[in-house]
Amino acid sequence: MKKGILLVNLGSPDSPEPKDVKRYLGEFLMDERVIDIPFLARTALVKGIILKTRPKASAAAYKKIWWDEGSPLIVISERLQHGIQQQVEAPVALAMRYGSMTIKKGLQELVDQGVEEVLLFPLYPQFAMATTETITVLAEALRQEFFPKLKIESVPAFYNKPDYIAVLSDSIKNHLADKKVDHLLFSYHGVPERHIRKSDVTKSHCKIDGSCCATPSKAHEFCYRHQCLEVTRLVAEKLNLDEGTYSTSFQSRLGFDPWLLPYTDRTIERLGKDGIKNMAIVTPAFVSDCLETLEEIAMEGQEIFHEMGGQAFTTVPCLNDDKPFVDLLSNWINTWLMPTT
Ligand SMILES: C=CC1=C(C)c2cc3[nH]c(cc4nc(cc5[nH]c(cc1n2)c(C)c5CCC(=O)O)C(CCC(=O)O)=C4C)c(C)c3C=C
Ligand SMILES: [Fe+2]
Ligand SMILES: [Fe+2]
Repeated sequence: MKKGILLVNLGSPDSPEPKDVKRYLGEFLMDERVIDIPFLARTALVKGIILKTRPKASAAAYKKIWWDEGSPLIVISERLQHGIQQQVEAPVALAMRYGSMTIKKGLQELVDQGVEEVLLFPLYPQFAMATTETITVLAEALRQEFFPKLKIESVPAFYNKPDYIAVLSDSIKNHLADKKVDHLLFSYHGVPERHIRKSDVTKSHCKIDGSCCATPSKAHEFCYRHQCLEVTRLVAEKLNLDEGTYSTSFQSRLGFDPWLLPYTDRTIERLGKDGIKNMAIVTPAFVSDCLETLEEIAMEGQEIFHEMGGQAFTTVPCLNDDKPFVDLLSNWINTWLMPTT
């Protein structure tokens, strides 16, 4: 069987203009795994409230970070795709869960090259309904409707793979080598607490308290909070970080539901107030720099820190198309292409 690879990232609007941002946000937020309330309520919330105001504000934020070549997230994902393609003999395609570079087009591109078996690679280290799950569910629905002969295998969340932790830790170490850092904050994209409970396969483990995520459970295979806390723990262990010099927080909340705590903006504020002068921040829920890292963290986060009396605010870039990350993903893909018997 001829094999091919489909890398899938989140997506971006076609341009930072409000009309394109509105179309993109409409598709994104109408996903039942992103805003997980009944269809009519979701439609009323998204179309009746959010899309009336947010596109203008989001477009202004996108304009601040947009590159000449396009959306950073898409340009970086394309560079990653090309880097991997140089190390892998099978065709490597790229798609986005939302926006114009659809998963359907990506699968079609591979099928047109004679591919019969696809490795679907969601570019997310941690599992979430709004990330890995929405990609795999949509790909399967498309397979059934348009590509019934295609075989699709998905790459699960890779948050605790030792080689991933090594690449992430090295990247942090290298970026902070000549910096004085009093506190390193690991900031992950937030999700509503309800998402964690819904993904709990045991239906009883996740209490979202101080201890559930540290107590071994089958639930952790699909627990975003556990997987984020594990990344922090494993990197801290690898880098020999002292207790109290690092912490975890969750960014980008939307709406009034309780989201995972602590929030990143409040944490940055508190660190400044507590007298931390030099902080660094790393964002391991994203493999590619994007609006949430380049604007919300590098611009807004820095401003909050300075307002609270902080001095040096260093952002560690995402792994992007760094050679060690390209090598890592290429190795995993090559292992899939040539399984040892
Ligand atoms: C209910 C809302 C949202 C959930 C749940 C959510 C989960 C989630 N998102 C990412 C990764 C990214 N999100 C990005 C932007 C973004 N996210 C939301 C909302 C939810 N995300 C919105 C409304 C936006 C748009 C921007 C805005 O208006 O503020 C991005 C950046 C995209 C880009 O073009 O650069 C990424 C990446 C993860 C990993 C995640 C769950 C774990
Ligand atoms: Fe998001
Ligand atoms: Fe948990």
